[in-house]
Amino acid sequence: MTAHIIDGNAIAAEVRREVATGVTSLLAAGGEQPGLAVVLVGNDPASHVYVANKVRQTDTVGMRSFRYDLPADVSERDLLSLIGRLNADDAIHGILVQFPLPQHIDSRRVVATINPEKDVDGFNPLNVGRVATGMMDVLTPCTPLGVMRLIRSVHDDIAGLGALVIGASNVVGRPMAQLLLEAQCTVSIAHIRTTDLAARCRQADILVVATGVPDLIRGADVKPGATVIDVGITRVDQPSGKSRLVGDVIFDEAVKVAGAITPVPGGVGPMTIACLMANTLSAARAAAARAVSALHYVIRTRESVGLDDASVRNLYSDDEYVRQKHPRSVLCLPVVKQTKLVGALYLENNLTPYAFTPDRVAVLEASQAAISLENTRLYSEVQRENTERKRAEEELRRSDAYLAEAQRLSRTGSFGWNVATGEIIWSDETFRIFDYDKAPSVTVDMVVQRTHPDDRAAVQQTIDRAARDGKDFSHEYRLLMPDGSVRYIQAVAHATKDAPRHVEFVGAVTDVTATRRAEEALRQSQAELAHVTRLTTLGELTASIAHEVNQPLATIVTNGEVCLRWLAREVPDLAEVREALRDMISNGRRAGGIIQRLRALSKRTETQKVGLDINNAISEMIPLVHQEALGRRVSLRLELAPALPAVLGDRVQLQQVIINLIVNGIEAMAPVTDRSRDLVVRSQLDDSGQVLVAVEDSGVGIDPGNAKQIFNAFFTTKPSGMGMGLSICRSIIENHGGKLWATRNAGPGATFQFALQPHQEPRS
Ligand SMILES: Nc1nc2c(c(=O)[nH]1)N[C@@H](CN(C=O)c1ccc(C(=O)N[C@@H](CCC(=O)O)C(=O)O)cc1)CN2
Repeated sequence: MTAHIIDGNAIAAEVRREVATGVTSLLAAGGEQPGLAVVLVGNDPASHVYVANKVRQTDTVGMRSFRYDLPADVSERDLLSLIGRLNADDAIHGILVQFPLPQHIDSRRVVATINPEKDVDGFNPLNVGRVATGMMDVLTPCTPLGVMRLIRSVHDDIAGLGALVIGASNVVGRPMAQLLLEAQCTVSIAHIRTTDLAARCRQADILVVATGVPDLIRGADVKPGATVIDVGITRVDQPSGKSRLVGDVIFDEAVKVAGAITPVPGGVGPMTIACLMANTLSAARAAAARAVSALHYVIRTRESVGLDDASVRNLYSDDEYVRQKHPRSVLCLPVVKQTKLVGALYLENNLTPYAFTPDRVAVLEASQAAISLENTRLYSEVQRENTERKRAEEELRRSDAYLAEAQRLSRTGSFGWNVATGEIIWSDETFRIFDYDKAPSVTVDMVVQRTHPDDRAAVQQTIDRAARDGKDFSHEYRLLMPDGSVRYIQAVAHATKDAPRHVEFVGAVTDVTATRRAEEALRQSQAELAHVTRLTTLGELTASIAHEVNQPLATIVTNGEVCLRWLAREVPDLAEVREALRDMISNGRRAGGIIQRLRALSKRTETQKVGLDINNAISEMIPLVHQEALGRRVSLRLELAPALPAVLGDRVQLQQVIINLIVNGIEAMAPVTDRSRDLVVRSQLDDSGQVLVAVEDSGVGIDPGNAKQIFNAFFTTKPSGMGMGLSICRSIIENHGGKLWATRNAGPGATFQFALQPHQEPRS
């Protein structure tokens, strides 16, 4: 009688069919497609074949396979890091690292790293321990699992049978013994060093041989009728040069004694991969079971879960909550905001199934969608506002920078002053102008302190008035800087009122020091030039003036001689002498007056404006030009209006203008031979109340082509003239706030005239 040959290939196919069905049910129950990751390190040819088979069978049963081929020299760290990533990947339910691994990799560390829940090889110490403690609903090593299935194919019940496992490896022998023990066999473990191995074998109802030693067990070692499972697979070379697979049992002998026996190949081997498929399905189911909570499922997948009748067994039946509360209808929806899951909406009804009709679900989903849309709109609005705000801030920052630069360049700072609160804000440039370190608060006192002592009272007055009246103000004053230098400041401010007593000033302070210094320098130059031109004019008049002085001196001398003669008479004529002496004094005074005026004109003095009688100023100049006019046969006439108001002016400067206009007039008449040479100096009050002085001649007049240039500096029609006279006259008059101009007469000649405001005496 020969033994029943257990067909591993057929049973493995059966297992695969069962797995495929299980996968379909899992998917139908809302579970995820099981995924198996197979990691192959190196180039072992047999391992390549096994891995290829594993991948192929995984796909065949409807599961997903993920294959990772690593080089033989991959570091243990990289391998462990890959396992870490696979552990974390929800799409992968089973992880398998093909053995053997290269020497440099610690296999124990590798199996220990695999997540026990994904350890479809069952090699992780936690799973090994669970099996050893009789926990059978855990992942169990594939080969022993396959062996048990083969045994069960020939035994309905093996409880009480004697089982001998030869080989104590972690992969087969030890877990094999645990499974047989769990099936209530009387289990012994032997190995190749066991002394009475044959005798022990002969007692075993079930003999599992897993030593890797070909032909270790002979037919005589087998208990008649026993079930022999040959796990060993060794490729041995044949004398023909070919190789063949052999097991640990001499099949041809044992098949004659045993009740049932597995062949090699075609026995245990195929079961290993089939059980790997079964383990992967178990792992996926366990994962689904862990996610049995509808809430967890929704959170993980962001998909809605609806249970029309939760009392009917479903994917979530094992959920602790469902088991305790027995809801009839359940609806759970994800709450998503900006593509992020922010929560879940869980609704249940404990009274009736089908409580959540598709209409109601649609409304809820629509509300959720509406909320999401609204959130999206709000979010994009906030984004847009943020972008706009950032752009506005950037523009503001840039414009602030431009303003600061412009303030620096123009030396103009800005300020704000809230009168009620006393708060003052200065720009950086204002701090620079006042030479204070930047400070969070500014006070009026800081302004007053920095003001030049001579200007302080006026500045304080301006500030007080501004605070009281709340009106715009403009004030120029000086600062006395810490280094003793003086700065000229022009402050202007505009008042804004948003309530009767709430006045705020916005203003600017400009450092006008450079301008004031330039103006001063210009004034100095003009004064010097005026002085030079004055001397030049007087120089031109030297002969006439000398004659004018000489005349009274000659008269004095003549009178002196006459006096001497009258005194030398026997009876001196004292009355005549007295008369002559009076005449001498008068002439002496006349000459002295001319000299005095000459000295005044030739002196270089600072401008001194006083209230003066313009007629008097004109009259004083006549003696200086009188002789010149006579010499040039010019009739000089004065038409001075009486009782003119005084003008505010510098006597010397105004007399310079008068003498200049007279000399110009005399010179303009030099070429005139066909008519009288008349020069009239006139003063009057014009219609607008201004004091007008006009010098009218009957000379050659003004060439229309030159009319616009005659007051320009360096313009002259005289061959030896410097061309500064009229230009300086105009600037003198303008410095007095007046106006100088020239007109052509209706008849021959021209009239040069200037107008000055009458002097208002300050009220005491
Ligand atoms: N990580 C693992 N590595 C290895 C295991 C394992 O279970 N997990 N077992 C063996 C190799 N192995 C599966 O990986 C395996 C061995 C043999 C067979 C098989 O079908 N054998 C056939 C003969 C095949 C042939 O012609 O070579 C048979 O016995 O009929 C499948 C899988 C070591 N590594």
